[in-house]
Order: sequence, then structure tokens, then C-alpha cells
Amino acid sequence: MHNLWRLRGYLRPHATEFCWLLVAGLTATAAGLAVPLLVQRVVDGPLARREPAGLVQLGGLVLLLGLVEAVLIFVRRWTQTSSSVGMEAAIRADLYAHLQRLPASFHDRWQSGQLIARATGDLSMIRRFLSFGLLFLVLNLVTYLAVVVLLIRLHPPLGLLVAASAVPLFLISRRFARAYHIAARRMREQQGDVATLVEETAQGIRTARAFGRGPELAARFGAGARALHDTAVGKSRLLARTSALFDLVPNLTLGVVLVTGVAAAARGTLTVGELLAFVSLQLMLIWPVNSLGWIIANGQEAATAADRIQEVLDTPPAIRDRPHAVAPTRGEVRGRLRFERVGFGYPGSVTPVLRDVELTVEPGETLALVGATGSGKSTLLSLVPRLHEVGTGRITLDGHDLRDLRLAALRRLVGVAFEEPALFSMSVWENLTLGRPDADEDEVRAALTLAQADFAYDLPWGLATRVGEQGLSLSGGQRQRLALARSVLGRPAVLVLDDPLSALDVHTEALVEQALRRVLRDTTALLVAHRPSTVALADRVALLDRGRITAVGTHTELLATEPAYRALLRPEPTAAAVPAAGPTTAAVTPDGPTTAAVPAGPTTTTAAVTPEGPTVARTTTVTAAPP
Ligand SMILES: Nc1ncnc2c1ncn2[C@@H]1O[C@H](COP(=O)(O)OP(=O)(O)OP(=O)(O)O)[C@@H](O)[C@H]1O
Repeated sequence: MHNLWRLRGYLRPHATEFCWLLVAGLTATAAGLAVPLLVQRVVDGPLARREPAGLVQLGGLVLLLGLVEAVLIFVRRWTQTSSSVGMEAAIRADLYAHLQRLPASFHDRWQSGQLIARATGDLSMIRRFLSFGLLFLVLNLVTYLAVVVLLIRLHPPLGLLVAASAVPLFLISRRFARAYHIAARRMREQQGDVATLVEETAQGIRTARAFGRGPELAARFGAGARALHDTAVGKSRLLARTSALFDLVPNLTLGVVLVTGVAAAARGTLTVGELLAFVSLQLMLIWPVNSLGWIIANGQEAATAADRIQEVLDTPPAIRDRPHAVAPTRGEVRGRLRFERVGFGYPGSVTPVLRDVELTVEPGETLALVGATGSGKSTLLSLVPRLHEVGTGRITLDGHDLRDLRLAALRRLVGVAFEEPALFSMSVWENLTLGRPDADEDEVRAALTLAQADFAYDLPWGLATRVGEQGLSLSGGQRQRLALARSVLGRPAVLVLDDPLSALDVHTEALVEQALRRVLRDTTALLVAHRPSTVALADRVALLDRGRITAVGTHTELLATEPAYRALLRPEPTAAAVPAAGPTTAAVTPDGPTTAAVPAGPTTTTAAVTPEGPTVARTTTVTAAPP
């Protein structure tokens, strides 16, 4: 319950409403408790003495109490909903804000389904407990204590017997609470797993279909759903078994009370009115005891949910502003980017991805980063906007350690476009101005023109067209161009582009490159390049090999001096240029696949796809094992 208690701060803004709730609930309970006592007066007084006048008076009072109770219950329910929903919304807002602050490494580790489950289902559990469980726990406890006190006053021996029934109830509750907590935790985890599976399937539906993996995914989902079902059934049975015991204890006590009470009334030690009041009061205990199982279950689910939410809220945002961080403006930044002995490893991984990276990008210079797949290029880029924090060494911008700059300012200064661009479910305009909400129409137009993304104006509602998951689907190239426009909007001081042209056709690529050249002229840029055409945009190239910079120079220099670079970025050979000797290589030309020979011995085999028309061809280099 500790984590649930820690959420008490969210109750504070609704403290007045909760006080009213409690007052209304307690008053309604008191009104309800007064009824049996009045009935006792009616039976032992006017009814025994046959005085109709007194009967009307007391009957009227009973009716009035019933009415008061009904009105108070209505007031309680009305207030209850608004305050608990308000609290749920406040916790959700904080959880979401915290998720935004958590570093990329946190999101790498956590399944999105688990986060979705926490931000939805878990919060609902807490709301339900705060609006019903907690209130009824307090009201039922008060009712129980008040009834037991009244019963002891009416008939001490029988009253004490009823009080003693609390002992087995307490033992059953304790056992049940422990078992239910474990089941509730397991169920919430499984719900998160199922949510993740649904999300993954929805996102990868095309791949799954294309590879005919539907049945396997369905089987995986089926297993997850079955496990969830079994836990849910086990949990319900646990509740059912305990509820039966909670039913049994008060009913057994009632039976003993009835037999002993009637005998006492026969002996004259208890009046009929007192017996009636005693039994009526005892009947009022049935609901509080019966509901105990449900309230404990509700409390345990809320406690589990609070544990899960606090797990996220307790994760400190590892990347945050230092106390004296500065926020330079665009005008104050020249854009000299320097990596000084930078090392980095992903959390939980023993091998570092980057080691002793030494690199300088001068203001206005464009540096291309070339390396085999998995060599750490994207990781290196992600350190610039501080999506991940450097492990060792430092990165400076104009001599300032990036960690001494305010995160918001740094991210305004650094424009980023990833290889797989994410578009949010909002309008094209909103997507474009994500990092620059103050951008005006001319700036947006200039960015779109630069990225050859004018197609956005031709969308059904122009820039107001909703894209992303809930909107219009765009092609990979269109999304990439929008992402590029987004990154160059407002002319950032540093541009970080992760193979931003990979999804473009050769013609568009040439046009984007032409436009990019203009932007790159006065911006410091670091771009991952896989093709000579992208490398051609750069002033210099850095070769990254298994996390280390092994060479820096111009494209021509590296081609001449670095065999590894040559292997990655040799100029695209045409089928005709390949010498006719040695093992064969497959080349796909516009006329269909052909085979050509490559010299014997080399360990690389090149498959060249030569598209029609433009001069730039794409090359995929495959490293083969030595013969
Ligand atoms: N989020 C992550 N968590 C753990 N390891 C990661 C993560 N992202 C990348 N890696 C690992 O770090 C290494 C470098 O990955 P990175 O994506 O930086 O390579 P890359 O050179 O950009 O590759 P590519 O050219 O294929 O995009 C790889 O071994 C990869 O498995």
C-alpha cells in the first residue's frame, strides 16, 4: 500500500470534495443506523402501549431518516465521480510528462504495451479504488464499529459475540489480500504483454502478411491471451472462495444470535423491540462484511497499479538540465561541433558501441559518416541532440559541453532527421512545426521546397491534412521528405541527418541533394551516408569501424588510402565494367538480371542494380567469406 499512499498528493486539490463525500457518507450511515433504533422505540413504546399518536410521530421520523439517507447517497455519488476522474487525469498527465522526459534508453527497454497499460488500465484501477473502494472501506469500518458498539449496549454478551466474529474475518482478509496481490500483479503484467503483442501486430501487419507469419503471430497472441484468461479466472475464483467465507461468518453469527436472542426474550432479559433492533442492526453488518472481499480486491488491484505507476515515475530522467545550464540563441552559435574521446555503450550491454571517438566538424562544414552496418553511426548521431548521454569523453558545441546547454535550447539548435521518420497523428503543419511552433508560413514553405516536399500542398486539405497513424498514409519517400523539411525548418545551427535520402527515387534524390547543398553551406552538418551520391554532399568523410573513427578525409582521399572505405563506397560499377574472370556476381540491369565475373580472391561481391534513366545507381555491397 506504500506506493498507493505516495499518490496522496493528488488527493489534495480534491480534499474539500472528499471531506464532503465522507461527511455525506457518514451521515447517511448514521441515518441508516438510527432506523432500527427507532423501530425498537416503536415496538417497545407506542406499539406495546397501543398509542397510535406516538406511532405516527415515530413512523414520520423513520420516513424522514430514509429520505435524508437517499439524498445523501445521491450527493456522495455525484461528488465522487468528478473528484476521482479529476485525480486520474492529473496522475495521467504527470505520467505522460515524465515519459517525455525519460531518455531514449528507457523507451528502448520498456515495451510500449506495458506503458500503455500503465497509462490506461492501471490508472482506472486507482480511480476505482479512490472513488469506491477507499470510501466504502472507511464507511464500512465505521459502520462495523458503530454497530458493534450499539449491539454491546443492547445486549453485552451477544454484542461481544458479534465483535469476536471480526477475528476470523481479519485472518481471512489477510490471507486473501496477499494471494490477490500476487494474482493482480501477474494479471496486469500479462495485460501489458497482450497489449504489446496487439501493438506489434498492428504495426507489422504488412510484414507478417507478406511472410505468411499470421498463424505464428496468432498462436503467440493466443498463448498470451490464454495465460491472461487463466490468471483472470484464478483471480475471480480466489475472490469467489473468499466471498463465500465472508458470507458464512456473519450468517453463522446471525444464526447464533437469533437462537440465543429468542431464548433471552423468552426469559424476559431482552424485550421484543430490543431483539428486533439487535437483529436489524446485525443485518446491517451483512453488506459491509460481504463487500470486504470486493474492497480488498479493489485495494490490492489499486496497490498493484500504484506499484507499476511508481516504477515509471521513480525512474529518474537521466538526461536533464544541469543547474547552471545556458541557453544560447541561434545567433550566438557558430556551430563548431567536437567529439572528444567519446565513448558510449547501451545500458545492459557489456561491449561499448562507440570508443574514443575524436572528431571535429567546423562551422558550416558537412561531415559524412560512413561505416558498415552496426558500426555505431546512428548511435553517434543520437548523442548530438542528447537522445542518449555520452558515456565517457564529451561533445562540445563552440567549446561548450552539450551537457551545459539547456536541453530545450540544444534541441532547438540541432535539426534532426532519422532514417525512419516518425510522423504523429496530427496535421502536416503540426508535424512540420513540431520543434518550431513559432515558424511562419514562409519558413514552412521554404523548408518544404528545400526538401522537395511541395506535394504536401496537393494533399486533400493541404498542410491541414491529418497524417500519421490516424490520418492519411504517406509513402516512405514522402514521409522522409516531410521529416527532412521538419529538420531544416528555421535553419538550425547543427543538422544531424541519418541517411535522410534513402527512401527517395533517384530523380527526387538528385533534386533534394541540390537543395540540401544550399542549406548545408551555412549549417554544420553530420550525416550518415551509405551511397556516394550522399557522400558527395559532404566536405569531409569520417570512416567509422566498430565504434572507432579509423580515418577522416575527403571522399577521394579515403577512396585512395582506405581499402575498408573502398569496400563500402566504391563508385558504382556497371555490369559492363566488371572484369570477366573469377567467381561470378549477380547484377540486375534494366534489361533483367545478368551475371558477370569479378577477379578471383577478393572478399567482396557486388550486386549492382542499375535503374533506368538517371546516372546515379545504387550499390549494395555484400561481404562474402574468403574462399
Ligand atoms: N537501443 C539500442 N539498445 C541496445 N543496443 C543497440 C540499440 N541501438 C543500437 N544498438 C546496437 O548498437 C550497435 C550500433 O548500432 P547503430 O544503429 O548505431 O549502427 P549503425 O551504424 O547506424 O547501423 P545501420 O547502418 O545499420 O543503421 C549495434 O550493434 C546495435 O545492435
